[in-house]
Amino acid sequence: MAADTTEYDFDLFTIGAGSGGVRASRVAAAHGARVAVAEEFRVGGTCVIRGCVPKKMLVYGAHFAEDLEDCAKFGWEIGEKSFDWIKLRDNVLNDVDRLENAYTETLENHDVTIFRERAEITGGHEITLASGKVVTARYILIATGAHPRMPTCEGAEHAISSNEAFHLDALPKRILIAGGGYIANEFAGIFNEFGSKVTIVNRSDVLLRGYDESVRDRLLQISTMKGIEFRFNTTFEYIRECPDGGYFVKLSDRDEEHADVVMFATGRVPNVKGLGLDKAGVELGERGEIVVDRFSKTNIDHIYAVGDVTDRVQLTPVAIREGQAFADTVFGKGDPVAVDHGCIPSAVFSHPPIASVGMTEGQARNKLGTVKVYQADFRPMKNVLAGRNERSLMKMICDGENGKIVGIHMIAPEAPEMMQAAAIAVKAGLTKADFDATVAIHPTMAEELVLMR
Ligand SMILES: Cc1cc2nc3c(=O)[nH]c(=O)nc-3n(C[C@H](O)[C@H](O)[C@H](O)COP(=O)(O)OP(=O)(O)OC[C@H]3O[C@@H](n4cnc5c(N)ncnc54)[C@H](O)[C@@H]3O)c2cc1C
Ligand SMILES: NC(=O)c1ccc[n+]([C@@H]2O[C@H](COP(=O)([O-])OP(=O)(O)OC[C@H]3O[C@@H](n4cnc5c(N)ncnc54)[C@H](O)[C@@H]3O)[C@@H](O)[C@H]2O)c1
Repeated sequence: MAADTTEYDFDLFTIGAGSGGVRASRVAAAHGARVAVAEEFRVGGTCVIRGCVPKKMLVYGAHFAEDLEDCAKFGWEIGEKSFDWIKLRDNVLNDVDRLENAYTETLENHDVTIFRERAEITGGHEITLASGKVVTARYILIATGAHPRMPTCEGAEHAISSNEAFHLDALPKRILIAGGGYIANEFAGIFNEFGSKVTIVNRSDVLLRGYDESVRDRLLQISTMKGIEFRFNTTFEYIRECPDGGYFVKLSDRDEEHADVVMFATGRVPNVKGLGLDKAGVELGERGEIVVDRFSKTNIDHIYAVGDVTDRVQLTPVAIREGQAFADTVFGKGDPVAVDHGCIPSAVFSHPPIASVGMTEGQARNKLGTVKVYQADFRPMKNVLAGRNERSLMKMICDGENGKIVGIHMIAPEAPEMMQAAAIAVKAGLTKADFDATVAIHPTMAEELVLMR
């Protein structure tokens, strides 16, 4: 193919300054490319502005409820305690502002031009900004992320999504959360710890599809014990405004009830609308995602896509890796880099959290000839002294043929912190014998990993 000798305004135009777009833009610029990025909302994207980061801060805030309850058994006398949602909310939002500035500075320090407006592809190499400005670029990267799926029912417009949950003016006394995935379980834990009456409403009876069944069952059991209510196999018929505040909600199998807030957490849909993809001829998949190859290239040679908009694995570290690999491949001096989407560890920041890597027991049994499962089901020392009747569970799934660990699953305090290290071993293909050969650090919860029988 003849080299493109056309003069463009930029070597790379990135649409979306979220996890994937920021990394790709910064690294491409560091490789010497002239880069511009358009962001229609706030620099940092979902993770920083209204996802992982503020969510984790709320999780920390929520967990104090249990620590304050447990501390008496450890000899601490605390006077009257109260929780101020507005104080936490505003502290979190202030930190988000700080992070947005830090991300902006990083881009500026790499001479990336930032357009704080919406962008649309209007020609082969042409991008039109909301202000009407038209620019051209040799390569275009679509990193527009995803938005919450809002189910349709009468009054669905009264429901909030996770976007609004960070900005509530008051803590709901009663909140109904639709969905059984990451966001539903994380926010159920957060609001429950703050004292809201939380009900999870799910259209099936499966929570956290894709996670190991025993770990999911344990979360359901502990969540129920903590006071979270579950309504399975049901859907919303209507949400109607109540004249005295809040909403009357009717579920398909229940009488009308009252809630202050209804939140939908029913998945996230790739942001592809109004991007000019049809005109550009970019192929979409069945779920509306941009179809890409292993180098994140679309069916159009100079248009790439990374992150949630490609709906491969909707996690920040994955979007970041895809952005990095794209920039190294297209603008770096080395060989093309493809992201390995196998064996990605993940966590659900519920109370307690879940963390997982590799195959579940069910998946391993379907895929492998023989499977060996090791398990530790224990009450963490801190819970014993606190009188908290909450057990942790760790499972190790091994290939029966050679002892290779194919999956680890946990529900335990600090499970995500332990899993990050354990995942390295699983990714590296270590065996149960390698874990057995490692001396425990005592007393920890993580020692269970090398002591499992
Ligand atoms: C509540 C919540 C909690 C989460 N928690 C975690 C977690 O704990 N761990 C984890 O790994 N992942 C978590 N995620 C998922 C994570 O946030 C995403 O996977 C990640 O942000 C995807 O990055 P991205 O670059 O693909 O898109 P995004 O970060 O969403 O960035 C896309 C950007 O593009 C902008 N944009 C869209 N269209 C245009 C346009 N036409 N012009 C200009 N700009 C545009 C958007 O405004 C946005 O800023 C969470 C998500 C949510 C919603
Ligand atoms: N800790 C983390 O890493 C983390 C946290 C939050 C979000 N995320 C990412 O964001 C994505 C979105 O989170 P999520 O919780 O919205 O999605 P999810 O895919 O985890 O769960 C969606 C839930 O909604 C249900 N559902 C789907 N369509 C529905 C409909 N029309 N009506 C009723 N229920 C419906 C599903 O059965 C499922 O239980 C996740 O897939 C994840 O990749 C990650």
